[in-house]
Amino acid sequence: MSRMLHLGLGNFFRAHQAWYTAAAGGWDIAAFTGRSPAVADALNAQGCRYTLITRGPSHDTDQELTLAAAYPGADDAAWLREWAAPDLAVVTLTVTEAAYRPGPLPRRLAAGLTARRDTNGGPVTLISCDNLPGNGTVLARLITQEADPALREWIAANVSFVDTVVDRITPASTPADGTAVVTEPFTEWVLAGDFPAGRPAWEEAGARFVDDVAPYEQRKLWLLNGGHTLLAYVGSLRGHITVASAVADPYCRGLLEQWWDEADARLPEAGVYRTSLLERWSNARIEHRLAQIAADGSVKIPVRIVPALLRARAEGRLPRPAVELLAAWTRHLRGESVPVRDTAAPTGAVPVVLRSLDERLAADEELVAAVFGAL
Ligand SMILES: NC(=O)c1ccc[n+]([C@@H]2O[C@H](COP(=O)([O-])OP(=O)(O)OC[C@H]3O[C@@H](n4cnc5c(N)ncnc54)[C@H](O)[C@@H]3O)[C@@H](O)[C@H]2O)c1
Ligand SMILES: O=P(O)(O)OC[C@@H](O)[C@@H](O)[C@H](O)[C@H](O)CO
Repeated sequence: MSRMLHLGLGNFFRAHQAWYTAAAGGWDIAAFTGRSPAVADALNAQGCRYTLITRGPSHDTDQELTLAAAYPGADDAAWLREWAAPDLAVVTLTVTEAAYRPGPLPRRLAAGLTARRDTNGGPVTLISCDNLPGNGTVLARLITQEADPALREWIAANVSFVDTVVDRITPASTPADGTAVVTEPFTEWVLAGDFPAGRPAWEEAGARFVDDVAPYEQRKLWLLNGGHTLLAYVGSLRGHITVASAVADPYCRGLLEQWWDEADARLPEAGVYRTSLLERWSNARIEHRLAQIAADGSVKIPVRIVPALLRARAEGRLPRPAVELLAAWTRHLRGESVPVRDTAAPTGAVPVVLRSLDERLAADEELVAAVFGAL
C-alpha cells in the first residue's frame, strides 16, 4: 500500500481529500494537526475512525472512514519519520490561507523534505488544498525561499508541486458532532501537475486532471468564495448567522447578484455555476456560519474580491457591493458584527489595514473615500 501524508487534520481534509482517497482505494493516509493535539487525540481514541455525514437538503448519508495514523502537530519525530518513509508519494495540505507566509509552515515542510533527501526517500508530490490562486506555485515559492542551496537543488530534481481547485462546503463542527464531520453532497477537485511517485486514482471519485486550473480557480474563488465573503460581512451586520439565512435575505441576495454580474464577466459557464451555488447555499440543513468565513479577511479579500474590483476600477466603475463589503469588513474588525479573528489585521488597525490591503487599492482615493463614507 502506498502512503499519503497530510498536514492540517481539520474538517475539510476529512470531507474532501480523505474521501477521494478512500474512494480510489489502495492508499493510506497519515495526518498531522497544525498544532493542537485535540483532533488527533480524539481520533486515536477510536482507532482513527470517523463518520462523514453528507447532509443533503432532505436527508443525511453516513460513511465510516479510517486514517492510517493521526498525529498532533508537535510530534516532530513522527513528522520526520513519515517524510522519510520510502512508500510516501503524495503530501496534501489544508492549513488555511493565512499560513502561506515565511515562517513556521515552510520551515516545517523544509525539515520534512530534508529528512526525505537524507534518507534517499525519492520523489514526492506536494498538493496545497487551500483556497489560494496558484496554490501549488505559491507553496513551491515559499519552500524554495526557506531551503538552503543544496536542498533547493534536491527539490528541483525530486519534488513536484501541483495546483488544485478544491470545493466542498464543510462547516466547522459543533460540540454535538464529536469527531463526525458534516459536509454537503457537492464536491469538486481539479488538479494540474505531475505525480512522479504515483497517486491514488482520485478520478474514480470524479477528480479531474487538467493542464491548467486557472479558469476553474477564478470561477470558484471569485464567485463562490467571493460571494461567501460578501455575505459574511454584510450578512453578519444585518444579523444573519449562517450562509443559508443571509442568502435568503433579499438585500444580501441583491448585492450578491450585483457582485456576481461584476465578477463573472468572461468566466466560463458562469450562469450555470451561479444557479448551482444558490441551490447549494439554500440547503439550510448545512449550518455554515458566517463567522467562520469572516475569519482572516485580510488574506481572503485580496484573493476573492480585489482582482474583479481592480478590473472594474480600470474600466471606470466603482461597484457598490465591493464598497459595502469593505465597509462591513472594517466594521467587523472593530468588533461590530461577529467575533474578530484575523491573523494579519488585529482590531484597532482598521484604516491602516484598508489602506495597506493592496497597494493598488490604497492608491485609489475615490474607492477609499467611498468605503469610509459608507461606514
Ligand atoms: N471548510 C471548507 O469548506 C473548505 C473548502 C475548500 C477549501 N478549504 C480550505 O481548507 C482550509 C481548512 O479548512 P478546514 O475546514 O479544514 O478548517 P479547520 O479549522 O477544521 O482545520 C484547519 C487545520 O489547519 C491547521 N492549521 C491552521 N494554521 C496552520 C498553520 N499555520 N500551519 C499548519 N497547520 C495549520 C489547523 O491546526 C487544522 O488542523 C481552509 O482555510 C481552506 O483554505 C476549506
Ligand atoms: O474555508 P475558508 O476559510 O478558506 O473560506 C470559507 C469558505 O468561503 C470556504 O470554506 C468555502 O466554503 C469552500 O471554499 C467551499 O469549497
